[in-house]
Amino acid sequence: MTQTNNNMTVNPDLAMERAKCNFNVLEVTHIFDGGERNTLQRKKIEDVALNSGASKDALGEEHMSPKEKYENAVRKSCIYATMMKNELAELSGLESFGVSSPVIRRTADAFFKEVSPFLLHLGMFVPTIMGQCTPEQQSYWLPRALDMQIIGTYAQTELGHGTFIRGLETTATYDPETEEFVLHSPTLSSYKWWAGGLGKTVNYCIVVAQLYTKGECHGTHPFIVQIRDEDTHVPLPGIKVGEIGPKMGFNTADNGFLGFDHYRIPREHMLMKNAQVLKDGTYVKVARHGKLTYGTMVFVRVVLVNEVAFNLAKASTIAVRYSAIRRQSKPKPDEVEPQILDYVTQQHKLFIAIATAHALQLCSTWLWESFSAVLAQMKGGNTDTLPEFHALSSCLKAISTSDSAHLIEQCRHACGGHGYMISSGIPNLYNFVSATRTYEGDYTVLLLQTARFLVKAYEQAEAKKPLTPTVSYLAHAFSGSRATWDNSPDGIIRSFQALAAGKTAVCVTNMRKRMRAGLSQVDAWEMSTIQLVAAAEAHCRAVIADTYRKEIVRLTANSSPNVKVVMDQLTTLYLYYWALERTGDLLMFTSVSQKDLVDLQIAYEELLLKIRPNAVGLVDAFDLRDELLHSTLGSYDGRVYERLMEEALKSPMNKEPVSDAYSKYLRPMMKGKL
Ligand SMILES: CCCCCCCCCCCCCCCCCCCCCCCCC/C=C/C(=O)SCCNC(=O)CCNC(=O)[C@H](O)C(C)(C)COP(=O)(O)OP(=O)(O)OC[C@H]1O[C@@H](n2cnc3c(N)ncnc32)[C@H](O)[C@@H]1OP(=O)(O)O
Ligand SMILES: Cc1cc2nc3c(=O)[nH]c(=O)nc-3n(C[C@H](O)[C@H](O)[C@H](O)COP(=O)(O)OP(=O)(O)OC[C@H]3O[C@@H](n4cnc5c(N)ncnc54)[C@H](O)[C@@H]3O)c2cc1C
Repeated sequence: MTQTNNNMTVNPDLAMERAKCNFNVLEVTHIFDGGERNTLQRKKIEDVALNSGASKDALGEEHMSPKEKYENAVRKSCIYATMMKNELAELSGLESFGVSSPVIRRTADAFFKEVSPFLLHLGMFVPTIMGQCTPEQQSYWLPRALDMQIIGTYAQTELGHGTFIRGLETTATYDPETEEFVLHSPTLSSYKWWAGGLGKTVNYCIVVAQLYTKGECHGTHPFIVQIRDEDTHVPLPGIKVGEIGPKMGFNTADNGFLGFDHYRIPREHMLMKNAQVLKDGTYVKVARHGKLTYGTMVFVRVVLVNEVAFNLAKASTIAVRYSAIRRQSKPKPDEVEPQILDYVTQQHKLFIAIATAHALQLCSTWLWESFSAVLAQMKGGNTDTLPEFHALSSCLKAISTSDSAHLIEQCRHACGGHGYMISSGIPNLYNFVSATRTYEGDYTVLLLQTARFLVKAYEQAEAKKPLTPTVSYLAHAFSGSRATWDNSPDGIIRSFQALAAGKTAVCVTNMRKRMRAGLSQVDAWEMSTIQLVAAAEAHCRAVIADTYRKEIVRLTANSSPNVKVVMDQLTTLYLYYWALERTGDLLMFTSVSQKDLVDLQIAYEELLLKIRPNAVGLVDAFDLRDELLHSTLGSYDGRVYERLMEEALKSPMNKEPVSDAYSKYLRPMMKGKL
């Protein structure tokens, strides 16, 4: 039996869930969006971009050939780009359309089940022009890029090197005679590989290459390089470019390869904000910090924390709504089959996904604000806060992408067999988010960057020197006693900090021991990297827990009582969950007892039951329109079985009653005539 709700036929179980939700859903939407104003602005943008139906496909992307999929993605990117130029820019309150607006980015997801071939243009090409050009260069390139007269990408990774940027092999050798750089790919491994949009879409790209002038190598620098004719789009002489082939996801992003055969570009096409080559070939370093050319990567790492929070919110919306309508098994013979959401194990799978989406969303806003502060200081010539920010953005990128990918997969498990359907929406979310763990700095590699900073901070704490804010807890690492366990939110956060401090101390002690035993500093570091990664992970979990808790307390200060309660339950769930995931570490580094942990497990289970009645309300509060979810299982009305059947019937396989394969292969084989 179905019910109608706002002229929509809604599954009765979902209608019942909504009726029993005891908090104001809109208030939580405002918290997630960062305020009522943002919610209103987001809704306006979504209405303009989505109400016309331009985002919809007649045939699902999944039934198209790779070429059709790509062309369809370009078609819709052009529609969306035009909307951005004409209507959305004004609505998003930005002088230049769209760049860095998460709402514009999110709304684009209604157009693409995978991603837009323009993603790298706005995500990295434009930000690199903004961050790495001199003002004169910017005034030339930025208007053309923002107006999409040129489309670009970011080509740094090569076949042979992605992580180790200093090992890139593409060369840019300055020729003072002609005042040009000669770009060259000396080996197969030096071919650029992976850049999104490079395969077929872009006509320009940022190329990162080893700069040679006056016979000396000055390391990697960014250049802006035209690769295709602006009119015909034909690759220019000296350029070898193409698409790299099918991938787990990102199949509408035409990731490409690129090689140069002594290809010449004007001297002015070196991006010269941080370093310059003068006409006569003299190299001049401008920046105060050697790693400012890595700035676009830092920007994207910050953006990705928000990106994965959003995708996790989508997966949890799908899985929670589906779990409310799905009934399975009969634990009590006299009763109807329960909704699977009533199983505590199901709640254990799903509520942490909701809580993590909140934790990462709030951390992403906080990280963005910290980034803005660091940029403002750097404008004034002060780069002192950059090392701490690099350590912070590295670990938050690593942990947020990894946790989100894991929890999205857990949401798929929670949906049983139907979660494996492409039409559920979860496989595409997983394929997209699992790549974020690798690109823009691999998980392990980035955590080791944070570990470098932690070890240095630990040594400063040991020497009683001042510490920067995110590692100030290390000052307590030398008290000589284990941290006192207490199961209040603040107590658990202090325990997480004690774990991070304890793990860092173990690393430092082991490295010193290994060096005393004769290992070099590099080898002692290498031998300790498993533990260094664990220390950086623990540090990051302490930062997320602390930030999530503080932000929720701040943001709910004026909320209605029930919103305060449910937000507090979610934060506490997050803390209990991670304490229970790390019981071994807590036993090592805090005074927690076996009984404390047994009690904590019971408190956690009771919390799941308290959250249960509000679960659908919590995912409704993410306020994700059906167009953004692309899901048969997660749409607002809960008409799951009807939608699964409708989608199945769209399959081209169902077009004819008997497949050609019958007469070609099956029949001959079955009649013994093959
Ligand atoms: C209008 C059109 C509309 C179209 C419609 C559709 C639109 C759809 C899109 C709409 C968009 C809307 C706009 C929104 C825009 C937002 C976009 C959001 C999504 C973005 C997604 C983009 C997709 C991206 C795809 C992937 C791209 C890539 O992967 S690019 C390549 C990235 N590569 C890497 O990350 C490489 C990783 N490696 C490294 O970073 C480094 O090599 C290393 C850090 C690991 C080591 O470096 P190195 O060897 O040089 O250094 P050392 O280890 O020796 O360290 C020395 C010291 O330096 C310190 N250090 C290192 N790095 C940094 C740093 N970055 N900053 C500061 N300091 C640094 C290091 O800590 C050492 O310090 P100490 O010596 O210890 O003090
Ligand atoms: C979908 C997608 C889109 C991409 N888009 C772009 C793009 O637009 N532009 C671009 O330039 N690049 C792009 N990339 C490339 C991406 O940035 C790299 O793949 C990424 O930085 C990882 O580098 P790698 O592939 O060299 O991995 P590797 O460094 O070879 O990593 C392989 C393994 O070795 C380990 N490892 C490597 N170094 C160390 C170390 N020092 N210590 C311990 N372990 C180590 C890693 O942890 C990993 O497990 C994209 C990649 C993907 C998957």
